[in-house]
Amino acid sequence: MSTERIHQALATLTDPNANRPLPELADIDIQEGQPTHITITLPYAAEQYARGLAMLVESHLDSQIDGLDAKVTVKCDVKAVNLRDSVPGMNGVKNIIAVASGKGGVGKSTTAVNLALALKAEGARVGILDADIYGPSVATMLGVKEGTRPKTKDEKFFLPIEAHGLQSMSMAYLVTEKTPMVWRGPMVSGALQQLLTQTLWDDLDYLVIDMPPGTGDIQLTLSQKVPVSGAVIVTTPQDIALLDAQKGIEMFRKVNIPVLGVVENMAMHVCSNCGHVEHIFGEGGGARLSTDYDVDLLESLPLDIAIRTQTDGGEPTVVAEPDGEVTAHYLSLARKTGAVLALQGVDEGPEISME
Ligand SMILES: Nc1ncnc2c1ncn2[C@@H]1O[C@H](COP(=O)(O)OP(=O)(O)OP(=O)(O)O)[C@@H](O)[C@H]1O
Repeated sequence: MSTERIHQALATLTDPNANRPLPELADIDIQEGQPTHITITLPYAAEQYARGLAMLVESHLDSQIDGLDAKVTVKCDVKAVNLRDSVPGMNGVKNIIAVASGKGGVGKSTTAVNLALALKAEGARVGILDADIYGPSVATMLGVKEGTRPKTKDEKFFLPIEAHGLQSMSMAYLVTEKTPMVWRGPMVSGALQQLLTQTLWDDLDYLVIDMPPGTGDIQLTLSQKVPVSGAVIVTTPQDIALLDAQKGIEMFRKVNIPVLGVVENMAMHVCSNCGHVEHIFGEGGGARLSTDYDVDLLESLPLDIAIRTQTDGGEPTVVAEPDGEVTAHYLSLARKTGAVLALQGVDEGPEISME
């Protein structure tokens, strides 16, 4: 059986996470024999999906090529995208994903925390940095006890605090409730940059940054100074939030950071009594935004009371209900985010300005 024939057959398969032909992003190794061993290496975290993909590829090849006995293995090996060696202090981090929103209160932190946990559930090593300095909520969402302080090394570095298997760092770990947060923009971005680079991140595939809400100077400076690989914009489907999300997309584009896509949060409410679906904040807004701005609509998440109670209670949905329907949405978001990021390609990366 010629490997060329196998490559041809594989070329007609689409990777649903990247929405591209599988061979465009996966590394494919064919070892001829009886059976023929095919190893597909995906450049993003998708462990939970890998077994299903292996079966799908086997049956696809069965139907395409008579007499081929193929054994397919799917592996994941997260590639570093756009991380410049010249940017100091980011040893131990392959990719930085900024989770941002134009408007406050749309569920940015909730999405960032569950996205980070979903990336971990897909087999990645993941960290989360709470950059939402005015309203840091990641520590609470991860169930980190108030008053927990990070250990330091050589009086220079912080060791991230482990929570639900994530490496986490937050300004909330360093200040007390009495510390006033009346900071000006330059102080905020300076403090954050320090927090980011002086944390000893341990061999991360992804570092998720929960950005401060808005698209002002703080966000712009942060985006320029932190070697972000890609941004995910969270919005609700209502007009005003969408307008702010557009500003967010434009801001990232201005500083040449790829916008990986949009997450529509609280897209629909399913009544827990009767199952009736209501689009409380309007319908189809995220899809329109994604078409108008040519970005992926990565996921639509429901408005679900369980998301609020679980996440605000320190046990985010992905951990509380790993096999639940809502978690399936977050896992899909994680895979798509990783896949779209992997597609960015090292050569098309953002220009990082360190002025
Ligand atoms: N899909 C959802 N369903 C139900 N509740 C949600 C959902 N997403 C977020 N929430 C709740 O909405 C509130 C605001 O969410 P969150 O803190 O994540 O927003 P944010 O955009 O990060 O806010 P801020 O701009 O203040 O940082 C929280 O109580 C959270 O639990």
